Amino acid sequence: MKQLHKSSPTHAPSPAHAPAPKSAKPTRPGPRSWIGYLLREQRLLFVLLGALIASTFFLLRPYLSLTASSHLPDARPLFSFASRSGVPAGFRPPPRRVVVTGGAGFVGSHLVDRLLEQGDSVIVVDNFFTGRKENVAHHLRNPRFELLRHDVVEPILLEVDRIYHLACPASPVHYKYNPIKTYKTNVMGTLNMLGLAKRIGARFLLTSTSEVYGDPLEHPQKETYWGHVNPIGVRSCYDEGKRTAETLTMDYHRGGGVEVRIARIFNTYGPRMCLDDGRVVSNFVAQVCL
Ligand SMILES: O=C(O)[C@H]1O[C@H](OP(=O)(O)OP(=O)(O)OC[C@H]2O[C@@H](n3ccc(=O)[nH]c3=O)[C@H](O)[C@@H]2O)[C@H](O)[C@@H](O)[C@@H]1O
Repeated sequence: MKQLHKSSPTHAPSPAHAPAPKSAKPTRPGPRSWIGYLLREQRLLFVLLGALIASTFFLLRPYLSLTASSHLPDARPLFSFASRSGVPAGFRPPPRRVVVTGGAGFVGSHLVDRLLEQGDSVIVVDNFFTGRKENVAHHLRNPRFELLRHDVVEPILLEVDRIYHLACPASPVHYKYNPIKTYKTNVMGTLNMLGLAKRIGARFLLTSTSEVYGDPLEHPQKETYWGHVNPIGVRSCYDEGKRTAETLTMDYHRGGGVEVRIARIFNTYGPRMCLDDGRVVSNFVAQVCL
C-alpha cells in the first residue's frame, strides 16, 4: 500500500511543499515558443479561418443589410426569393438614384418602368418634343418618381448614381423638323449630361443608333465597322449628331475617367409608339392596317 501511494499522481505534493526548482529565474517566452505554440494542435489554421470569416463578413456587410439605405422612401430587402423577369431569383441589385433624359418617349418610358420595378428612384428629364406625359402618368403617384420639363441643351444639376441619356427625336419626321435643334440636342445635350456625370461621378449611358453606320456597305454591321455616312445630307443632323455624341462619350471616358456605356439601337417597335411615328416598323404596320 505504501508503494502504491508513492507512485499515485493524485497525491502529488502540493506546490507549497514541493522543492523549489533549480533555476528560479522566470523566463519570458521567446518568439520561437510562440511560433511553436501556434503551430501545435492546428491553432494557426483556426486563427486564419477566423480572420477569413471576419473579413468576409465586413466585405459583404453593405449587401447583407436587410433594408435599403434610408434616403429612399420605400426601403426594401436586397435579397428576395421571388424570381422576376430577367433578374436571377434571389438577387436584386441595390436601389439607385437615376436620371433618364427623354424618359417620356417610347424607349425611355419602358426603361423607366423597368428601373422603378427594380426599386430605383427615377427622375425623368424631358422637353416633351416627341414624348408624352401619358407614357409615364402611371408613375406620378410613386414617391420614387419625379418628372421634370427641361431641355437638355441647358445644363442641369442633379445628384444621381446613373445617367441614361436618351433625349433626342428618333423618327426621321421629327429629327428633320428642326435639324439644327436635333444636332444641338445631340452635341450640347450630351456635353451637359457628360459634364454632370463627371462632376458627380455617375455612370453614363448614351442611346445611340444604327444610323451611325449611315448607308452601310457591310451587312449586318459589326460594332467594329465605322460606317459610310453622308455628312451633308438631310439625315446628317441625326446620324452625325449621334456620332458626335458617341465621340464625346468616349472622350469623357478616356480623358475624364467617366464610366460609360453606348447602346446602338436598331429598329424598335411596341406599345406607346405612335402609328404615324415615321419609322420603318410602324410604317409597315400602318401600310398593312390602313
Ligand atoms: O431608336 C433610337 O435610335 C432612339 O431610341 C430612343 O428614341 P425613342 O424613344 O424611340 O423616340 P421618342 O419616343 O421620340 O423619344 C425621345 C424622347 O426624347 C425627348 N426629347 C427630344 C428632343 C429634345 O430636345 N429633348 C427631349 O427631351 C422627347 O420628348 C422624347 O420623350 C432614344 O430616346 C433615342 O436617343 C435613340 O436614338
